[in-house]
Amino acid sequence: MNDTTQTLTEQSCEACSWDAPHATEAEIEQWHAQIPEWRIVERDGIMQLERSYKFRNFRQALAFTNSVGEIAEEAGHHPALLTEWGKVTVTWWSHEMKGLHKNDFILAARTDEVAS
Ligand SMILES: C[C@H](O)[C@H](O)[C@H]1CNC2=NC(N)=NC(=O)C2=N1
Repeated sequence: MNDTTQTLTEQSCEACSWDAPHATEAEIEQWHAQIPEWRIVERDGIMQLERSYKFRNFRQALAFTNSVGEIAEEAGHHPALLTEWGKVTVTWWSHEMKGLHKNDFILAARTDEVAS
């Protein structure tokens, strides 16, 4: 199946490289529509995907943090994670290419699966 029919979570990540193509505006619009709870932010000129999740306490926040860490390790693509009492903020972007790549949308979708 090509990527227009597969959902983001069904697709696999590509290896990160400095010269990988940045997601185009059209791609960002197409993929962001599948994960509308995520906000697109720009920090130091780098576009990023970010979402905060609420939990009942720190232990649950920590467990979620570790689960996201597992999917990151499995994919070889890693987020920034801010773990607080009752809240985790997850930020995805492609470090080497300093921007958004399809990998970031795939892993944001997988992050939502871990949270559910
Ligand atoms: C050597 C290692 O595979 C690379 O540094 C990977 C690790 N995880 C990564 N994660 C993210 N988000 N972006 C990268 O460019 C990246 N590169």
